[in-house]
Amino acid sequence: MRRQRGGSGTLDAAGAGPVADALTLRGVSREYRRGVVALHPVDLTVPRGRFLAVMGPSGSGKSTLLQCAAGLDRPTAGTVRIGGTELASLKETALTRLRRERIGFVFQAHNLVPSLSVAENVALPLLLGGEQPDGRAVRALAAVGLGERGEDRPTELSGGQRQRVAIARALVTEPDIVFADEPTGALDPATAQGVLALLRQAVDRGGHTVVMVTHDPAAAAWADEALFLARGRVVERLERPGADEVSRMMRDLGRDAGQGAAREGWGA
Ligand SMILES: Nc1ncnc2c1ncn2[C@@H]1O[C@H](COP(=O)(O)OP(=O)(O)OP(=O)(O)O)[C@@H](O)[C@H]1O
Repeated sequence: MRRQRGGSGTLDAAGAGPVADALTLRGVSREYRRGVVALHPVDLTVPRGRFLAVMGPSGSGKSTLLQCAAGLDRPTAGTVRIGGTELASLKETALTRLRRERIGFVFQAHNLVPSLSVAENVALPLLLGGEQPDGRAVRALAAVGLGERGEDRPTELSGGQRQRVAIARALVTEPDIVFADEPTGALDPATAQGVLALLRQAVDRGGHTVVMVTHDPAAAAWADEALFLARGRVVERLERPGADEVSRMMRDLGRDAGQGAAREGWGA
């Protein structure tokens, strides 16, 4: 069932009850070793139908946040909910299933299986869950403008086209949320724009929810909101971020991070 766009308190399509937000973090922290705190307690709600960019200097905790939010890593403290389901309550097999069925992933390296056709790659999350694609893979491919390329192998596609296939694969299960980690990091600016436009379209037309980690202010400008991390803390949030504003923010945070590292005796 396609749920209506909206945040907490939105009624589902049947009017039966409130629809849970796509993602909720409450007091989520991650300490890798005693004293090495990559993420201080974070509270974050991402309503359905939102495109959030996560930014920050290198080492600020972006990947840690994404890994905890996506159930790829267990936080040291706090709770993570995907579409209302608390991840800590799930055993490993149930968590694996939730990741496959209710989360879409897009990575910088698209991670397509070279021995499978493009259409088979897109259908993979359904097949692994024991479902028949029933035309869903074909429709997802058409939605990213590659309806004619289903029989090709990933190696026959350009980098941008492969990333489009990765987006189709991420969306094919109609997940609660898509996590994209530097999805345009390996692409030239023009190709990157096409991929970002697709993510934007998935949110605006498909009602999907996207959380994207990026270093690129131009990429963040496609999001509804940019969230900035520094030294494992959320330090700023910008609604409808502009690329210039984001660049300035990143410069300031980079400067602060450098000064902090010097104070604590890191670096050269
Ligand atoms: N497995 C780990 N064990 C110990 N420390 C880790 C581990 N992974 C990350 N860290 C540390 O946690 C902090 C945050 O790392 P993280 O990878 O989340 O940052 P990031 O913002 O994603 O960085 P980048 O932009 O360079 O990818 C860093 O200080 C890093 O060294």
